Amino acid sequence: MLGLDVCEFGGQFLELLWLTVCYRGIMADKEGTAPVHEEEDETDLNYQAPAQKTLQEIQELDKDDESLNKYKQTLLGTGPVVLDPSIPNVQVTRLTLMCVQAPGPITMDLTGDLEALKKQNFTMKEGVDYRVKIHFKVNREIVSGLKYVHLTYRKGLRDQLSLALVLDMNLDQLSLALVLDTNLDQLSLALVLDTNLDQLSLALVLDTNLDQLSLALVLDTNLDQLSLALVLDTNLDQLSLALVLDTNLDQLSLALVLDTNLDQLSLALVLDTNLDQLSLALVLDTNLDQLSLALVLDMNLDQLSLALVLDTNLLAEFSSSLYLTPDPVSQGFEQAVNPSLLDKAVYMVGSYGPRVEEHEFITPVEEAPKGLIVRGIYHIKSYFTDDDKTDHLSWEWNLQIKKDWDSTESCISRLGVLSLFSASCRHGRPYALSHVAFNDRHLSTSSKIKVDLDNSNGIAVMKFDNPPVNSMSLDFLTEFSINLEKLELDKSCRGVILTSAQPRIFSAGLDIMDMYGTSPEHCGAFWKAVQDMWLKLYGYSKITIAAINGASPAGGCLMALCCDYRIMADDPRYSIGLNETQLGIVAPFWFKDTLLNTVGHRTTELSLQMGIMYHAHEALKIGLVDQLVPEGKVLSTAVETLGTWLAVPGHAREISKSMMRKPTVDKLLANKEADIKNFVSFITKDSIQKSLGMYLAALKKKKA
Ligand SMILES: CC/C=C\C/C=C\C/C=C\CC/C=C/CC(=O)SCCNC(=O)CCNC(=O)[C@H](O)C(C)(C)COP(=O)(O)OP(=O)(O)OC[C@H]1O[C@@H](n2cnc3c(N)ncnc32)[C@H](O)[C@@H]1OP(=O)(O)O
Repeated sequence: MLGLDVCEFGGQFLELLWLTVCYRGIMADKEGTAPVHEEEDETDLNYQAPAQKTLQEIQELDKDDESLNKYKQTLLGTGPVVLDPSIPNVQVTRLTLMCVQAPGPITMDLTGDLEALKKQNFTMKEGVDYRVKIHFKVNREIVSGLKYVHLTYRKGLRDQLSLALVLDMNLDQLSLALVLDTNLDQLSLALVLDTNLDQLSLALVLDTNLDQLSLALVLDTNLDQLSLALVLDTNLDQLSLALVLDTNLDQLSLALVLDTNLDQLSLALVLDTNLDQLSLALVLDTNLDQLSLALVLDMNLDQLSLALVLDTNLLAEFSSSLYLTPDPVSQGFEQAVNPSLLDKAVYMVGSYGPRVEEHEFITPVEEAPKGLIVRGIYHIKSYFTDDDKTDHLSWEWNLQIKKDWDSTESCISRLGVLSLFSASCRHGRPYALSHVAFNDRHLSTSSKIKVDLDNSNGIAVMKFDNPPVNSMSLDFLTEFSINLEKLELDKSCRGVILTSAQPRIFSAGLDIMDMYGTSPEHCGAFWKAVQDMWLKLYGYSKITIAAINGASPAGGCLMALCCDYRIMADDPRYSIGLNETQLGIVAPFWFKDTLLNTVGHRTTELSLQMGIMYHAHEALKIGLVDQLVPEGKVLSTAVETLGTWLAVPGHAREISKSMMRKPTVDKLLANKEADIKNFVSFITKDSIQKSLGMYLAALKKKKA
């Protein structure tokens, strides 16, 4: 692709590696506020950064080497894209929590009011896998050693709540000791009651942590002797216990009710003895957001009454000073000031050059914490920094771990939308996607596309089901891109097969009705959805195979061309090709590039000018498809083929794919807006609308 032989390429690759090492030393932008201080966990190896070079200096290196220059362009961009020095070199624009199971996108806009973010809670279901994606722009100079740092605090958490109450009375002796100790990991309650009005003793020990609940109750009375001991141990998936004890040797009553499930622990203890009257009632209720304890004691041997009510909101914001300080990054802050720092994560983002489009960085998969105790609000401080500790952006936000997601609607409206799909939302189109359940085998029942992921082999089959001809409308394209994105994030999915649920038609291409007689705004939104579909599919990291089981004109052909491998039904009725000129329209440059990259220059020239639709055998001959099989075997062959592709080491295949396709993808990325404008002005022209109208009429006439 680069016109290099293997040795030459190897040599240049080494050279680039060397350059990359040099770039690490390149001075990062000095703008921004106070430098971010982080505790340096790494051992200082006395590393001396190489002499710093500017972007221009690097671009000057070996500038006569055309191949190297092309490669440098891909790596570093073409040069400064924003000259205005008042605009920061690095601009962090948004953070997305990517989670396959989420009912909607979870995105925070970092270009707006960061103060408002501090008050917002982003909800995540406990136990789900997620990744963090950060979009950022580099405007002028290469920035090296970018890092994303993520400090997580338990919001408003008290490390410990302890209460000890000891009561001692010697009007014929009553002693009570109550010890309550709770922190996030543990709740312990010990209650000892002792009265020697002819002897009554009660000991209650309750101990619960995430995995285990233990309860021991010992009751002893020797008013003609009654003893009770109860020990209970459960692993917290639901426990209920009720104990009622009644002895009428001068009357003793005891009722104990204990109820606990994952969300709630309730304990009620009522004790009643009328040997000159003793009453005790203890109510304990904790659901981890809240701990309530009420103890009422009543004695009338010369009268003693005690009532204790304790109510504490374990997760409330006690005081902002507990976790917010004027200088959150000052030395030792995490340990000294904030005892509830739970986690510090540092992600190496890398070195980036300026370019028009945003860069994106995605963290490895993490698992959200799970369980009764960990549910609640976490306060997160995020820093986007670099080797020089320049503070490109720091912001704070809250993540609320809940037993379940918030409803889809609130999730989407509260948190904003994922950029990829923003066009359809901006234009007021709701997602056509129903809730996607990624569990087990069955994946989604969205209205126009059926997705079936087989967890045994990691192969997902996406079946287009948009009758009559699987035309790609705005809704279809949006749904397609969402499904594709979800599968890309789903680590159990290893490859995707595209095929049709409609007989004889793979896809009739773009929906002409979205381009004919619609407003310029609609055309713009539609074209953006076409671009996003192409960008996602052509640049897809996982393996894609088109199982072409029917006719595949224009956009249908484009979709198949985006895949890594094409298997077509061996049937003379089916044809495939970019036939745009037959409609009086022109395939844009990225359609052209996709075909060109597959079948070569001359065939593309013929194909595009003439708008040729190739029958299956011709398509195989020119390399437009890779294999023909009987129609009944198209899908099974695709599954088999995907299996052989999966045998190739994934990272090597992925890098190779990216190496082949990235320049083509980058070309559209750099011209997205202009391409939309161009399309809108072209498609809304009277002459083009007339051509489309005639084409539609011809389709209907053919049918008649
Ligand atoms: C200077 C300029 C430089 C650059 C330009 C800038 C930008 C680029 C500008 C424009 C580029 C736009 C790119 C467009 C790409 C496309 O994909 S355009 C769509 C092309 N598609 C076709 O040509 C396919 C047409 N359809 C067929 O050939 C047949 O329908 C097909 C073989 C698929 C199936 O045949 P059959 O089973 O016999 O079904 P019918 O023909 O009877 O069709 C059933 C109904 O479906 C309607 N229909 C068919 N295709 C489409 C479609 N693509 N969109 C909307 N509707 C479609 C058809 O009219 C029938 O409707 P009816 O039942 O009669 O109401």
